[in-house]
Amino acid sequence: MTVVGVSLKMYFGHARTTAWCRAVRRIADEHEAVTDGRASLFVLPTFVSIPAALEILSPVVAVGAQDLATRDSGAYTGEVSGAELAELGCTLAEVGHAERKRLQGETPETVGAKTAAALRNGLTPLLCVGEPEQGSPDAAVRACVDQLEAALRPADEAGLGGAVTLAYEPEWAIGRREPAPPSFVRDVARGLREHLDSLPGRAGSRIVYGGSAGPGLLTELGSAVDGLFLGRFAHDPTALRSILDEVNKLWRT
Ligand SMILES: O=C[C@H](O)COP(=O)(O)O
Repeated sequence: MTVVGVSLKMYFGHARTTAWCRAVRRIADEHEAVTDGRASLFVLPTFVSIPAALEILSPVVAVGAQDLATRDSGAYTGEVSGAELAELGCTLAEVGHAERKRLQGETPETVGAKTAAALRNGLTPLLCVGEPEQGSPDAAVRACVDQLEAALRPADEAGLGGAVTLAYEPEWAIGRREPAPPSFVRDVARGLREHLDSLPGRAGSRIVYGGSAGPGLLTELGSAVDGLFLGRFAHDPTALRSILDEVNKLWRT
């Protein structure tokens, strides 16, 4: 099963989000990559648009959050708990995105606490890792594995098992015109897969690539990744249709 996910970040208002979700739902309902079970789609709208997105997309397209609180309830003004997200019907929560580290000062400890909060509430963490600057694939794997281990430590210590979806997002490839070179991504994904597969209690974990991903990339990455995590290049919903076409071709080869 190939995963194709989109974060809407804070690009759209509510009306544009719901119109976009309706277009995505139509594509998902019609495309045989989805109806035949070769592709699964997820969407991460803003918190306030989650209920409407669930109404439109669920259960064909999974809906998740772009963030969650480290705690499950209490005096945490402005925060949204994993418990409430799960109650609404979300199935995943993004943690550790480069923009939250850069703009909100999220530390590895926060990312770890949020990863544990997601798992504690039955949400699959969409755990973002990525090296800040372009170097060798080996250096990228080392940096990402360090981030992954730090993120999983609190969950491991609390005995919280469960699969994660690892989003490999090299920071230097986010918000650009082009993604990281496919051969580079394939090399890093191979190293990450080896590590992920060796972790106890994380069976079923998957790796997706994000960072200026768009149509055409999946064909180049092939089975090196389990899918893509898109941002701007999914703002036109028809981009998802062409990526689903690529999924079909991949599964036929
Ligand atoms: O969350 C998604 C990634 O940060 C990628 O965003 P982008 O494709 O717009 O660079």
